[in-house]
Order: sequence, then C-alpha cells, then structure tokens
Amino acid sequence: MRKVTAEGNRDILRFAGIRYTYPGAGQSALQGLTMRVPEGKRCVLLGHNGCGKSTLFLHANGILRPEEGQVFWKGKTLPRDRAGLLALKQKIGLVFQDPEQQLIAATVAEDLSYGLCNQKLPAEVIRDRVRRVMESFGMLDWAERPIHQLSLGQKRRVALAGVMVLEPELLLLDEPTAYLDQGQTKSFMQELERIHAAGTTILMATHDVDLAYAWADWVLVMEKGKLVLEGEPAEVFSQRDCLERLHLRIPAVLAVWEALPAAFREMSADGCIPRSVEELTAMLRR
Ligand SMILES: Nc1ncnc2c1ncn2[C@@H]1O[C@H](COP(=O)(O)OP(=O)(O)OP(=O)(O)O)[C@@H](O)[C@H]1O
Repeated sequence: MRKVTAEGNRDILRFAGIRYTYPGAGQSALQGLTMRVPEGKRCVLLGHNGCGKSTLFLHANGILRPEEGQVFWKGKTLPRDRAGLLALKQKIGLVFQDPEQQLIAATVAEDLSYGLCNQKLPAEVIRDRVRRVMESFGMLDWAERPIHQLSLGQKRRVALAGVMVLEPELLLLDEPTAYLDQGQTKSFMQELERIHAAGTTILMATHDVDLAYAWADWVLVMEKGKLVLEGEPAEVFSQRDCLERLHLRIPAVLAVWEALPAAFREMSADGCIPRSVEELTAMLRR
C-alpha cells in the first residue's frame, strides 16, 4: 500500500486495528481496519457496496463498539460512559444515508430543535440557533412544514441542518448525494463548502469518483473491511492497478486529460493536473 502523509494536519479521528462482526454474520465487516482522518480536510471514503463504510461511521461516535482495536478522538480513546458518548455525538455529526433514519420530529423546526433540547440549552438559545441554521440552509419558511411532506432532497437538507445546528467539529456523511438530482447536488456541495470553510472537518462516503477527485483534498479507499489506499486525490487516482482490482474507474476529467497528446499537456498545464471540467477547459484555452 502506498502511503502519503497529510503534512501539518493532526488526526481528528483515528481507527487502530478495528475488527467488528455483526451478530450472526459469517464474516467481519471491519477486518483490522486502521485509518486516520486529518483535521481540517475534506476527506472522501470510497469503496464497494458492503466494504464497511457505514460500519466504520457507526464506530466513529460510539454507536457500535469494536471487538478488537480502538478509536481515538483527538488522540484520546472514545469515552464509554453515557454522558461522554452524548458529548461526543455533539462533536461528531453523523448524517445517515437514509434521512428517514434521522428525522424523528413532526415538523422541520421541531426536528432541528431536538438535539439542542437534549443538551438542555435555554429556550431562547435554541430558538436563535435553529433560526440561524434555517436561514443558512435557505429553509426559513419551512419551520412548520410536516417532515413527511418533504421531498427526499429536502429531507436530506433538513437531516444535514439538524446535525449542523449542533456545530460539530467533524461531519460524517454517508453517501449524501445518492438520489439527489444535479441541481440538488450542486446546492448541497455549496452548503458543504460553507460548512468546511467555517472550520468543520468532513468525511464523506461516496461512490462518485468524479466528485471525490474534484472536491476532496484527502481520499481513502476501503476494500473488504480494510483501508487499501490513502492520499491526495492525484496520488490515489494514480494507483491504477489497485483501482482496477477494485473496479473503480478513474475520474472523467483525468481520463480526458490523459487522452490529450503529451506535448500538449506539458505545454498548457505547467505540470498541473486539472481537478474539474472548468479547470480543464481553462487549461485548454491557454
Ligand atoms: N445490521 C447488519 N447485520 C448484519 N450484517 C450487516 C449489517 N449491516 C451491515 N452488514 C454487513 O456488513 C458489511 C459492511 O456493510 P456496510 O453497510 O458497512 O458497507 P458499506 O460499505 O457502507 O456499503 P454501501 O456502499 O452499500 O452502503 C456488509 O457485508 C453488510 O452486509
């Protein structure tokens, strides 16, 4: 396995030798997994269906406990007591694949208030924070809307807002763009940019290699409950043998770039590799 370090970034979360087997399952979902999440980065987690991405997320904030190995939050092992775990869930926000798993209240405003009420904050603080998050997610007029009347994309936004209102330091997103249309994906990614710019570390599980390449600054690839690749996007997507074995295609922009004649690439790109269609177009116009 080729390793590149995220220089200058300490680990906000670290998994060391995690093994986990679901009750009754013949095989372990996590098989001695070791992985670090560098603080302040936009991280993407890639891997086949069933390779253990969601199981890993459930270990991050103590919903599941490993049978072997340890999880470290900012260098310290995860707490085991109820109060410690509750405090951790405010620092590590987990947005599930299916928003139905997350949305529990009858209306949008009630749902966004739920976690803050659990923290027993004063009513006016809760009101202010909910209003602020609704404003930044463009849902001020949704306050009284019943959750069951929202579209899937709208439910996803409410689920993300419900985690963000707790102001987590690390945001874990399980395939957030699955089932979103192009417009919804674009506005979701803009929201994520804002969240990241405000200081939140993000770890996103996705099957979208184009998104991973264009957006992430740290890419992690899992296979059968283990980490097999990690590094900056250009580095990870240069590991062609490994990607081929995992049936992961290379990002479309990179494929187009590599199909251009070498002399042209050298002339127009100054050694840079484009990360998006816009960058590629700009380079080709030079
Ligand atoms: N509740 C469960 N009980 C038993 N086995 C489970 C359970 N949840 C997941 N598994 C198994 O654990 C393994 C890892 O599943 P997990 O959901 O973590 O994968 P994933 O990488 O998130 O997949 P996907 O990309 O499809 O979301 C799979 O083999 C899956 O069948």
